Order: sequence, then structure tokens, then C-alpha cells
Amino acid sequence: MAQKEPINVCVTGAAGQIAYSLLPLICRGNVFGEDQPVNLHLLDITPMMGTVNGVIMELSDCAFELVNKIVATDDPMVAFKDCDAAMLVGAMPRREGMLRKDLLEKNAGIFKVQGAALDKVAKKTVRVVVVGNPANTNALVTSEFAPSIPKSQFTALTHLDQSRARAMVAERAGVNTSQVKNVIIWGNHSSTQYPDVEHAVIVSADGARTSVKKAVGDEAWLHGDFIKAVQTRGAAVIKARKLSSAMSAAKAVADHMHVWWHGTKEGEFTSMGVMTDGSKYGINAGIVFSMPVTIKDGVISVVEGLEISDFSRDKMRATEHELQQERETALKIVQ
Ligand SMILES: NC(=O)c1ccc[n+]([C@@H]2O[C@H](COP(=O)([O-])OP(=O)(O)OC[C@H]3O[C@@H](n4cnc5c(N)ncnc54)[C@H](O)[C@@H]3O)[C@@H](O)[C@H]2O)c1
Repeated sequence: MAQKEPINVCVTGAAGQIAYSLLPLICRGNVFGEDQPVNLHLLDITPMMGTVNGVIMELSDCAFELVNKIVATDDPMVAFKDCDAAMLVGAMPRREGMLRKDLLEKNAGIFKVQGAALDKVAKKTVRVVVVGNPANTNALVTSEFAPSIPKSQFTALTHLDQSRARAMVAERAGVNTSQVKNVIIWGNHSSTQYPDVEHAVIVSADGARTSVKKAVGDEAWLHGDFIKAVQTRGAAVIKARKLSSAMSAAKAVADHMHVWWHGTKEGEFTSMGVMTDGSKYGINAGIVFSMPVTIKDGVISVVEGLEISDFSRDKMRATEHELQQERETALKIVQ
């Protein structure tokens, strides 16, 4: 029997498809550790509570050892009560013909309410990852309405983009995905994101490191089709599956929170959307921009001093520009 005190973990959008793949990872110990019991707080909207109850029936039937208690609710004030970790997956989905601006409009209101609830009832140390799209700007709105919680506690998911980029590089170089390290996702979780392999390496079994540039040996591909393929991978999955990425998104959320909980390995970094302060890589303050980070004892630090080529600089500017526009639109909506 596990010995540690349970932690409170909130998953929003609990009736949705990402949550369906994410909850077993949490309950098996793949996120917070195999000796860490959890109290699950499951939030969804009122019409979905029947489905949430079905999910709870299945969780119960899984007989997970680490699950101490499950709370199902449609009230963010209940869901975020004393939370140690919050995975904000639930959002209004993008429907056909909907512009990104319309999506922003629908979701800014949701994340305003959730930010205010986190502010009132969550632990001040709560670690928040926003998954629901547009994830970066939703994270910004959430933190704006939770002023008593440090900005460093709010992140946006770009780990899925990072995993996609690593997998594509691995396939091209003929190695296992796990050997590809230090791929960076800069900027927005959108088609302007910049997957950057200029600092990425392939690590062989004996620890030798080869730059991805050298291992792949095709700069035209790395600067062209590769970037495009990562940027549009979500759409490609929808086309093939007739549903958006869920298993891979859930795995990425789990990995994002796992690395936040347990730290990055020596010599490695990971990417996540973090609040900018204007002092890193010339990116303006006040947006949630994906950056390379290291993590120790739960503290996220942006990797500093990486050389940025002119090619990279241009790509970073484009995604920064989009995030600044999203910020303006979202903050106007919620004022
Ligand atoms: N950042 C990323 O890498 C990434 C990757 C994949 C998907 N996503 C996004 O994640 C989100 C969830 O995807 P999904 O496939 O699970 O969608 P889904 O439609 O299957 O589930 C979403 C759930 O959220 C719920 N919801 C809506 N409004 C809510 C609110 N105010 N509070 C609580 N719950 C609410 C819905 O009722 C639904 O059960 C979408 O916005 C999707 O675009 C992000």
C-alpha cells in the first residue's frame, strides 16, 4: 500500500477524449510517480456530468491502487479546491468554418472563470498546464485572473509538438525517438510554431552526441518540409482519424507534468509555453511563449545563451507576432 499523502489533481474536460487517455496515465503513476496517491478532481460542464460518471465507473473498474478519492463536479470552485496540479484540457472545440479569433472569443471567457477560481481556492504552488486551444493564450488569460498565484505556475502544452518533431527527426535519421534530445518548440501551439533542431542532438547508446543537422544531413528538409510537417501534424491526424489527436496529446500532457514534477535530466531541456518577461531571446514580455527550459525542484528556468541564427530569429518573430495579436484580442474580450 502506498505511503505518501495523496495530492489533489484536477483534470478539466474530463468527459472528453484527451482526458479518457490521460486519466489512466495519472492513475497508474506515470505522471506523479508510482508511489504517489492522488485525489482526482474531474471538471466538465453540466450536460456532460453523466458521461463523467461513466468515466468514473470505468476508473473504479480499473482498480487503480493510487486513486484515493474521485470528485466529479461542474463547479470550478470545487474542482480547483486545494489543487496541487491542474490540467486544463476542457475547452470549446473549434467547429468547421470557425476562425481562430472566434475560438479565442469562446475560450477566453472559460479561462477567465477558471483563473478566478484557481486564484480563490487552489494552492498557491499549484502547477497548471493549459491544453485547451488556443493553449498559449488561454494560459495567459488564466494567469491574468489568478493574480495571487505566481506567473511561473502557468504553462501551455507544446510537448506534443516537441514529440512530433523528435519522432520525425528520428525516422529520418534512422534512430529511436528516445535518442533525439533538445529539440526546441518556440512560440505558439499553432501553425506559426517554430520547431528548431539547431541545438538538437542524437545520443547513441555509448553516450556520444551527434548534431541532428549532421545526422540528418539534409538542411533543405530541416528548414522546409520538416517544419511544415510539425506545424500541420494536428490537421494530418484529423484528416486520417476523423478525430483530433487524443492519445498522443494525453501522453504529452503526462510527460509535460512528469518532467515538471521530477525535473529535467542533466544536459537535457524540454519545451513548454511559459510567461515571458522580456529578457529572453528578445521576445516581448507578457505572452505565453514556448521556450526551452530546464526544471529542478519544480522550478522552471528558461535555457539561456543559445545561439539564434537569422533563420531562427525570423521564425521566432512570426510566432511572437501571432501571440501578441492573440493577447490583444483575448484581453479585450475578458476586460
Ligand atoms: N496543446 C495541444 O497540444 C493540444 C493537442 C490536442 C488537443 N488540444 C486541445 O485540447 C482540448 C480538448 O481536446 P479533446 O479532444 O479532449 O476535446 P473533447 O471535445 O473530446 O473534450 C473536451 C471536453 O471539454 C469539456 N468542456 C468544455 N467547456 C468546458 C468548461 N468550461 N469546463 C470544463 N470542461 C469543459 C467538454 O464538455 C468536453 O467534455 C481542445 O481544445 C483541443 O483543441 C490541445
